This record gives sequence, structure tokens and C-alpha cells, in this order.
Amino acid sequence: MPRAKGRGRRRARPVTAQGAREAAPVVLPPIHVAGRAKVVVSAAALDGVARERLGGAAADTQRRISRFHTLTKEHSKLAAQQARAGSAAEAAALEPQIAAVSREMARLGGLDWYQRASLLGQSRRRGGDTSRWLVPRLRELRLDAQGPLRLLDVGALSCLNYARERAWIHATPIDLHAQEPGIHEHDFFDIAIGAGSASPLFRAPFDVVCLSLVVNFVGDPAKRGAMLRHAARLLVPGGHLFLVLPRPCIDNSRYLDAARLLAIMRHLGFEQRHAHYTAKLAYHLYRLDAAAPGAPAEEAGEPRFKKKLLPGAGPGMNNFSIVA
Ligand SMILES: C[S@@+](CC[C@H](N)C(=O)[O-])C[C@H]1O[C@@H](n2cnc3c(N)ncnc32)[C@H](O)[C@@H]1O
Repeated sequence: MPRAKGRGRRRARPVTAQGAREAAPVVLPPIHVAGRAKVVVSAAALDGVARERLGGAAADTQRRISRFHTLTKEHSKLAAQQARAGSAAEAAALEPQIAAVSREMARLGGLDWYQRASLLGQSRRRGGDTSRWLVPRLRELRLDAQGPLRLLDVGALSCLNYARERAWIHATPIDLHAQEPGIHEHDFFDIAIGAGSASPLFRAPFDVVCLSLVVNFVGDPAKRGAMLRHAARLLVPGGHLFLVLPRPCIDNSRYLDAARLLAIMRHLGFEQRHAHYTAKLAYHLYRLDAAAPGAPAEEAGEPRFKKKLLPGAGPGMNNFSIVA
């Protein structure tokens, strides 16, 4: 990982009970529900929620990260149900469940803890961040010779992931909840490219968009599809999308496998250039069809790829899916 060497090196902060107590206020992610509506859990509403003591063992951290993912999905589902509710009373009836899920997320330490734990997971000892795989692929494609590449790193936990390549990669790291001053606190879904963009960061399209362990962070399958579609909107024609998912999302899901992911990506205008699976992660590099720039417009009516059981789906598998 580029940030691991040299003067700019920063150590991942260990996740400790002390660290968790200091991580105030509790900040939970805005959760996207149907359309462009967002539900933001108010930190004030969660004041006083006692944090669990955080163990230092990797297995314990992994268990908590996985629980945090489950809670994010539950929250998203409940929030979507609430948005669809036929009456105010029906919507209000869901409040206690939403509050219970929010409290458990807060007890785990909220998004702040989750990001620190994920950063720890990126540490050199555990294999480094996923840019270490991407950079050599971009070099193989000779993109290092084409002038500075504009790269959007979505869900960046460190602003130094691409620092070693700064001569040819100009990275823009963003996150919903920035952990470092060099990361721009910005919602990916709010980015609109063009001269009229509110931020100078987004006036021109990107050559590379990185969605590394971000799509699986989004709870709603339709929102995951929307994220991939939005990536296409932000890319130059022929630009590249780097997508990393936990491996079980692809090889142990009732609803998604490598063939279906490929079909979804083709539908969105991407051609796969590389796929690489490690024991834990599935790395993909796609190229946006240069002849048909921009993602297909949001389709009215039924999505082309619905949540559909795959042949061979069975017990013991997970329910990860992408609707597009
Ligand atoms: C697992 S973590 C980061 C993973 C990191 N990129 C890596 O490869 O290890 C997922 C991150 O995605 C961020 N995220 C999720 N949805 C986002 C959005 N709509 N805009 C910006 N960041 C988002 C979350 O805040 C969280 O920090």
C-alpha cells in the first residue's frame, strides 16, 4: 500500500475501548432509501448510549464489522418500509425498531468505530489496502503514460492510498464521514459532474472510480445498482471502474454470482478487463464502453436485474444481491 512507506506513513490507530469512548459524537451513516431520500440517524438521539467494550482480537473485530453490516442492512430495510408506509401511524409504528437498530449500531461505536476497524483491516500486516492491486493493473494498461489520471476514491479511509503514485494519479478521496483532513466529506450520490458543480473537485469527469468495499456497505440492493450506474455517469468514456466486494457476496450468495455480476455490469455499459479473487476479496476492473458514454438512463418500471434466486441457491448461503 503506497501510504505504508516513507515520511508520509501513518499508523492505523488501534481500536481500543478507550478509543471508542473518545469517539464522540456518535455518527451514523446517512442511509439511502427509495429515490433520493436519506435517513440520517441523529447523533443527539443516541447521546448516552453506552459503547460496548471493544476487544482487540482480529476475530472479535471481524465479528463486530459483520454485525455492523447486518445492522446497516436492517436499518436500510426498515427505513425503506417507513418511506413506503401508507399512513403516518404506520410509519410511526416502525420507529421503535429503527431506534433499536440505531442504538445497537451506536453501542458498537457507530460509523466512526466501523471506519477505524476497517482501516485496521487495511493495515500492512493484514495485506494492505486494495489500491495495491489496482495500481499495477493501471500500469499494465499503460494508463501511467497518459498524463495524470483523475481518480475518485469513494469510501476512502486514508487520503494516502495513492500518494506514492501522485506523479500520475491525482486522487480525490471522499467519504460520508471523513476520518482525515485530506478526505473530502461528501456523499457519492450527490456528485454531479460539470461546470456548474458546487465543488471544483467535480467539474470534470474521472478516469477511474474506485468502489472498494463500498457497494456491500450499502444496505439496499437497488441502491447498490444505483451506485454502479452513478459511477458510469462520473466517468469519462472509456474510463475504468474498480469494484471490490467481499468474496462471499459473489461465491456464496443466493442471488449473485460472477456470471450475474458480469451481466449486470454489461447492462450498465461496462466491459470486464480483470477479475481476481483472493481468499477474502473479489477484485474487478471494468472499462466503460467508449462508444456509449454515460450509464443507461434510470429505467422506468421494473429493473432488468431483479432480486432472483439463482439455480443452486440453498441453505447456508447469504442474501447479498444487486438490483439494476
Ligand atoms: C468498508 S468502508 C471503506 C473501505 C475502503 N474503501 C477499503 O477498501 O477498505 C466503506 C466506506 O464507504 C463509505 N460510504 C458508503 N456509502 C458512501 C457514499 N454514498 N458516499 C461516500 N462514502 C460512502 C462509508 O462511509 C465507509 O467509510
